[in-house]
Amino acid sequence: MKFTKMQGIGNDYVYINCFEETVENPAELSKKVSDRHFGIGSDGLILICPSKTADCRMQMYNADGSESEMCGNGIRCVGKYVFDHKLVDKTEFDVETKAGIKHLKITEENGKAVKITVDMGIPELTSTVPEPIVIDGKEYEFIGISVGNPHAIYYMEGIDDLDLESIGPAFETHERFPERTNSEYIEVISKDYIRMRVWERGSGETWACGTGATASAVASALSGRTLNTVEVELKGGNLTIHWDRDGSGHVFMTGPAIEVFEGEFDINNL
Ligand SMILES: N[C@H](CCC[C@H](N)C(=O)O)C(=O)O
Repeated sequence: MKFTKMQGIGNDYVYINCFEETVENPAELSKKVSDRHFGIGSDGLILICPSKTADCRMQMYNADGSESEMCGNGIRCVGKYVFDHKLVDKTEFDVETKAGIKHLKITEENGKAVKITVDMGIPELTSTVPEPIVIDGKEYEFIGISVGNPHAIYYMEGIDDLDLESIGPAFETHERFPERTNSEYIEVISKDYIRMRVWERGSGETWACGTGATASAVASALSGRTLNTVEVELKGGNLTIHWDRDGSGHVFMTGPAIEVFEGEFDINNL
């Protein structure tokens, strides 16, 4: 089976063009291809499929095989793939996701997408501002934001020293989040710049999370920590988030997408 390895600021997935390939059990396949020793190595699997209601459809699976409603770094890579491989012949088009149809704008150079802006829709506040929960006897105050998938945003100093392997799973599996949750750990640098680490539902620490960066920028503006346009610095690079809070209410994520390599695998060898 043919695949393409792509990454959005270090958040890397295996992409399969399901206009040409058929995937029987994507959840199981995601677990296999994601394994960085016995598989291809990735944060998960993303299928690029035909759609009846948009130019294409994105189906996204985390490394543990769980399916998510949306993936920000993933949808930018889907946009790049369908543009560069001429599955669409326009620089603005729609991608169907489990979180609804998303509108993308491509910035291209020499026929290749170099920057992609995604309309992430209207963010939803899913907690009080902030909401306390107790983890191992310690109280954490988080802000819950959904952009189709759930995020718990926690503000602190010194995120580089954070024991994410401990606090990440504790947030992810806390009873407060029946669907589990992604969690973001934010250091506010200025009114228009934040630094972030992320523990992703179903994948663990990733080098970037587009929906997480979007949710964190909204939480930061909502709580008066930043303006409505924020530069988000993640381990793998930066994203620009603009919340049109006083207009459409929509939030826009802009960033790069890279096609690293193409390959083939025999599913019996995974
Ligand atoms: N782990 C996420 C999906 C991937 C999101 C992330 N990679 C992004 O770029 O938005 C979830 O289960 O909701």
